[in-house]
Amino acid sequence: MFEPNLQPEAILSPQAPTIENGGSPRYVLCFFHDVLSRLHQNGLLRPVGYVASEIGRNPIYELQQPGERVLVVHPGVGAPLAVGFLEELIAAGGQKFIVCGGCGVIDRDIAAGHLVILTSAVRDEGTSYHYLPHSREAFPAPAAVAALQSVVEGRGLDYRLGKAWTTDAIYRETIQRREQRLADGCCVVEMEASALFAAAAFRQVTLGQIVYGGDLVVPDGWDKRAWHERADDRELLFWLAVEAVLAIP
Ligand SMILES: O=P(O)(O)O[C@H]1O[C@H](CO)[C@@H](O)[C@H]1O
Ligand SMILES: O=c1cc[nH]c(=O)[nH]1
Repeated sequence: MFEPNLQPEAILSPQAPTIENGGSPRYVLCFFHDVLSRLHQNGLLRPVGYVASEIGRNPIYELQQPGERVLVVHPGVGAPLAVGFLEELIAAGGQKFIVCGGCGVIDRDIAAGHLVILTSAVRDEGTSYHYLPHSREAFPAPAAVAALQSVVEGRGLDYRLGKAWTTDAIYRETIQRREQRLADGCCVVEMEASALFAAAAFRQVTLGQIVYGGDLVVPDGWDKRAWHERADDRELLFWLAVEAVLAIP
């Protein structure tokens, strides 16, 4: 990493997207485009705005359920894009965020579909260093972790607390690097958590993340474990995230 980049004010500030009836403090950032499309088709998600990048628009959906308003967005893959969108949603009034996604599994004990509530993430990406001083790990908000735990436990679901290895380079998950991250205490690998944690801490908003065990990343080879096809796990995670974001005080 280069020198720290910690001056509070930047030259370019995030602009709030236009959202029908204004923004909301509560957001679910859901990485599962298939779940979002299905819920949209079923009328459970209604588009009320969008965030945009050069790869197109990501709708901001309003969840169609009674009670406090929850907005739902696909945050884009990879730390820079996900943090850019997070910044814009914070600019639009977002204060409480639950992220749900998938991950690779580096600890063989985690079965496909197993739930992991993240309690920290190793910063093997570049984005977080523009938000927090250099350190090995970034942390979610304790209130978000507690909300996730109470929702998952309330449903009687099996889960574990765990540390993620956040990487920028999905095709550079080497045997050596995996060993290092296991020694760091990581059990899963994904591409956004430490950056989202760092940006949320910098902006003083509450953010936590739940993932489910996907493909197996082990020295004897990669096992896809059909991780993108686990429709039930993916939709379950979405609804857990909705409940949890509403449970954050
Ligand atoms: O299912 P999601 O959360 O996207 O998880 C993982 O999958 C993507 C890589 O294919 C990255 O976004 C990584 O974090
Ligand atoms: O970052 C990721 C996500 C899924 N699977 C991986 O191996 N790495």
